[in-house]
Amino acid sequence: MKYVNTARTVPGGPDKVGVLITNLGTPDAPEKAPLRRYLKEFLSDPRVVEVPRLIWWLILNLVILNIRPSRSAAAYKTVWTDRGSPLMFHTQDQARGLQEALAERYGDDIVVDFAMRYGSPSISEVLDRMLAAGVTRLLVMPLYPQYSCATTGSTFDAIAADFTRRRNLPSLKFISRYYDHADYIGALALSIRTFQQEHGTPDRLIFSYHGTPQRYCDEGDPYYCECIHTTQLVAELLDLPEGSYMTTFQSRFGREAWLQPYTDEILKSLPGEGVTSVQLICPGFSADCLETLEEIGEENREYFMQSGGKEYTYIPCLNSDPQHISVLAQLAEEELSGWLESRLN
Ligand SMILES: C=CC1=C(C)c2cc3[nH]c(cc4nc(cc5[nH]c(cc1n2)c(C)c5CCC(=O)O)C(CCC(=O)O)=C4C)c(C)c3C=C
Ligand SMILES: [Fe+2]
Ligand SMILES: [Fe+2]
Repeated sequence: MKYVNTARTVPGGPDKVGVLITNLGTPDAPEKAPLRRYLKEFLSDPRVVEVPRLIWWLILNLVILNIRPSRSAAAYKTVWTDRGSPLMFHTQDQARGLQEALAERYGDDIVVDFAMRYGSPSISEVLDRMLAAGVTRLLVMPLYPQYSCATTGSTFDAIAADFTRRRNLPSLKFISRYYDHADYIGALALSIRTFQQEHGTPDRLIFSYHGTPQRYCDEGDPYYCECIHTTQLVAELLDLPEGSYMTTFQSRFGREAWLQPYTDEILKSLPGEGVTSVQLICPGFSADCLETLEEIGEENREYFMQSGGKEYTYIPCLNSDPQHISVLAQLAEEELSGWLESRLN
C-alpha cells in the first residue's frame, strides 16, 4: 500500500475542526547525545542552512556535530526545569490554554494539539492522532509572528511532506504571519507597560529578534521587514519617543553576515555612549527558550555589565499569559470563522 489511511471519514461520521500549533522543537534532555540528534535534524534542513548539500554535509558532520552538542548541552542545563525544556512546557501550556478558550465557545467539536518541527512530538505523529480523532478541517498555526523561510516556510514543508503519504487529506489553512495583528501588538505593548510599572523606564528599550543570514533577506525573505514593522507598531502604540528604543538581531551562527545590528555588539557599545540602563524584549519568540533565557537573560547581560552598564532587565515572552492565549484564540477564530459558524454553541 503506497498511501497510509489514517482517516477513514464517512458521511455523517466525526467531523471535527483541528488547530495545530507548532514551534521549532527542543532537545529531549540537556545532554550531548540528545543535543546531537536534535541539532542534526534541525541543521540538516535545507530551509535553515542554504548551503550546497555536499559541502554542508561535510561541515555539519565533521565539525559542528563534534563541537556544538556539548557546548549547547551546557547552555541548556542552565535553563532546564522540572518540567523539562522551557520551550516545551510553554508550548504545552499554550495548547492547553487555547483548547480551553476555544472549547468555551465551540464545545468539543474543536481539537487543539501542538507539535514541534524538529524532535518530538513530531508533526506527523500529532497529525496521525488528530486525523484519527476525526479532524477533517485543519488549521496550522506556526507560532512565529514574523514569517521566515527558515521557520514558517520549513513548517509548511513538513506539513506538505506529511500529506504526500496520506490517502485522505483534511481541508487545510495555514497562518504564515501575524507580525502586525492588532491583538499581538496590543499584548506586547501591555507586557511592556506592565513591566515598566514595576521596573521603571530604561534609557533604551531593545527589541531583539532571532537573526537569519543577511543573504536570505537579500534574496526575498520578508523576515527583516516584518521584525522592523512589529517594533514600529509597538512603539507607536506606546508612544515611545524616537531614540528610546531600537531593533537588534541575536543568535548569530557561522561566519557569514547575519541581520544587523547584532544584539551582543550593541550591548557592548551602549554604555560607552552613556546608555547604562536597558530593557530587552524578544517579540519574535512566542515562548521563552534557550535563546531568550540563556542568551538574552544571561550571556548578553554579562556583556552589558562588563562594558559599564548598570541596569539590565529582560521582559519575558508572552508564553501562556491569558493575554497571549486570547491573541491565539482570536487568530484561530478569524481563520476558522467559515468552518465554525455552524458549530456556535
Ligand atoms: C543555523 C542557522 C539558524 C537559523 C537560520 C535559525 C533561524 C531561526 N531560529 C529561530 C528560533 C529558535 N532558534 C532556536 C535555537 C537555535 N537556532 C539555531 C540556528 C539557527 N536558527 C541553533 C543552532 C539553535 C540551537 C541552540 C544552540 O545550539 O545554540 C530556538 C530555541 C530552541 C530551544 O530549545 O529552546 C528557537 C525558538 C527563529 C525564529 C529563526 C528565524 C527567524
Ligand atoms: Fe534558531
Ligand atoms: Fe543562542
